[in-house]
Amino acid sequence: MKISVIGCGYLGAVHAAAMASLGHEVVGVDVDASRVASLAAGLPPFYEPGLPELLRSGVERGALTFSTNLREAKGAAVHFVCVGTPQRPDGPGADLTFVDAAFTALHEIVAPGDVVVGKSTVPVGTAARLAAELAEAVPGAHLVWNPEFLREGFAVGDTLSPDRVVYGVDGAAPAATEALDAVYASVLAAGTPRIVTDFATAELVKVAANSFLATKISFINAMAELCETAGGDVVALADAIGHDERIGRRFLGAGLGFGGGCLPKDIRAFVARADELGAENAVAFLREVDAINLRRRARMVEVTEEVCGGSVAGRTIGVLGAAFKPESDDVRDSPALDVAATLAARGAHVVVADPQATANAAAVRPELRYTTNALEACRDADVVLLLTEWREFRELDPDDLGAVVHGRRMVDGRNVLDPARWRGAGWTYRALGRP
Ligand SMILES: NC(=O)c1ccc[n+]([C@@H]2O[C@H](COP(=O)([O-])OP(=O)(O)OC[C@H]3O[C@@H](n4cnc5c(N)ncnc54)[C@H](O)[C@@H]3O)[C@@H](O)[C@H]2O)c1
Ligand SMILES: O=c1ccn([C@@H]2O[C@H](COP(=O)(O)OP(=O)(O)O[C@H]3O[C@H](CO)[C@@H](O)[C@H](O)[C@H]3O)[C@@H](O)[C@H]2O)c(=O)[nH]1
Repeated sequence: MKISVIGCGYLGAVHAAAMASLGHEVVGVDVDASRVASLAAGLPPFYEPGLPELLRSGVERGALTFSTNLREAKGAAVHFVCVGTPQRPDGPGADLTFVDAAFTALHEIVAPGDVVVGKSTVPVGTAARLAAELAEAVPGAHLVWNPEFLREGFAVGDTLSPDRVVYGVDGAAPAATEALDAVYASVLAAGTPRIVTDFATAELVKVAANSFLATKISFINAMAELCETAGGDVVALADAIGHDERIGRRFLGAGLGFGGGCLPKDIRAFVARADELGAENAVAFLREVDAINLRRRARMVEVTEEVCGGSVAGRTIGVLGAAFKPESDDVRDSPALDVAATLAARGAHVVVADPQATANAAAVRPELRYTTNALEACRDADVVLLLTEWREFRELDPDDLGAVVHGRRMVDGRNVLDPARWRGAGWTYRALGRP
């Protein structure tokens, strides 16, 4: 089947390459010419494990092409919309500028019978509006809202073997459901659960899932705050409650909290949308989820100051991690970068190490110094902060690192190091939520 993917960022580029690997003829369209040039050459413009191979294979077979010209998408039976929905610059709600522009442009090339599939994360009510506009512009074209649940770092596997697929439909168009079933035929044949529902539910499923995940992280971080005052150990606490299968250990990783291009902006947009709908009380708790999360960053700065004897001014700090999480080069709302920038603003000499994210980090925080090498970042450091738990940072040897620093002081912002091992090697070890 001929398919188009509009918007080839972290979501769309993976989706396009994955759909080509399923045997479809795919054209990816993006307004960013340098991104298109890179993708067309078979080179991902960002770091995502597994994507280089998938992309190269699709491009080399001629099954996957990229263009800045939306007209190339003409003739596709299914058009996936994967453009960004960032936080608005002037408030907590979602910025729908890119979605609206993409749909308006699609009206010019979509034919009756085509199916437009929304994958971007949008406020509830958006799909119904876009469907009405599409029906008016192109009678006989259909809209399905098919939210995406992939995680960066696991995006290829999550796209080809999702936990579930969700179709939001307007109820009157079995042809639309059938077209999407044909696109995902091999995914569905593997037994992937498929939920067909209305537009509003499909939109809400997406933000509900992210809200739940964010709440789980903030719950354990709230427990970390209590552990800090009461003297408990949040890692042991998480292990203990996580053995209860109703709770589960995943997403109980206490530490610096969540960032990225999804969880923070999605919970804020959800609260903003609920307010607009007059249902502000329903998700008011998400404001506290956000607040708990941001307090972790402030606490990390505070602990670093304590370790430095009260002030970081003039201190040399080695920061391990810039990406919002390991296995990604994404620095959108990165807790690590936020903390590094705050410390630099307070007068510290900060050097940040990250295996993949230094270029993106330098673009948004040019005032910091960067390297891809942990030992280099920590040379002569008075204190080392572990802020993104890349495997190479988790596996650092306390003596190897101890040989390059000025003072053996470690603040583990992700609770991934063994305190006994580091203390045994003569380090002052501090963490969030642990004695
Ligand atoms: N990143 C993820 O892991 C992920 C996972 C699930 C859902 N989502 C959702 O998917 C959407 C996209 O997220 P992302 O992280 O890929 O964003 P992104 O910023 O990486 O990519 C968006 C892309 O859309 C392009 N674009 C903007 N306007 C366009 C237009 N009119 N026509 C063509 N291209 C256009 C941009 O140039 C950019 O390349 C968001 O709604 C996000 O919430 C993201
Ligand atoms: O126990 C945990 C787990 C995660 N995090 C942090 O939470 C953030 C988000 O992590 P993760 O959810 O793995 O990354 P994303 O790639 O942003 O994926 C989320 O956001 C996507 C975009 O909406 C969704 O598709 C995914 O299902 C959802 O997991 C990162 O900063 C992590 O460091 C923690 O602090 N503790």
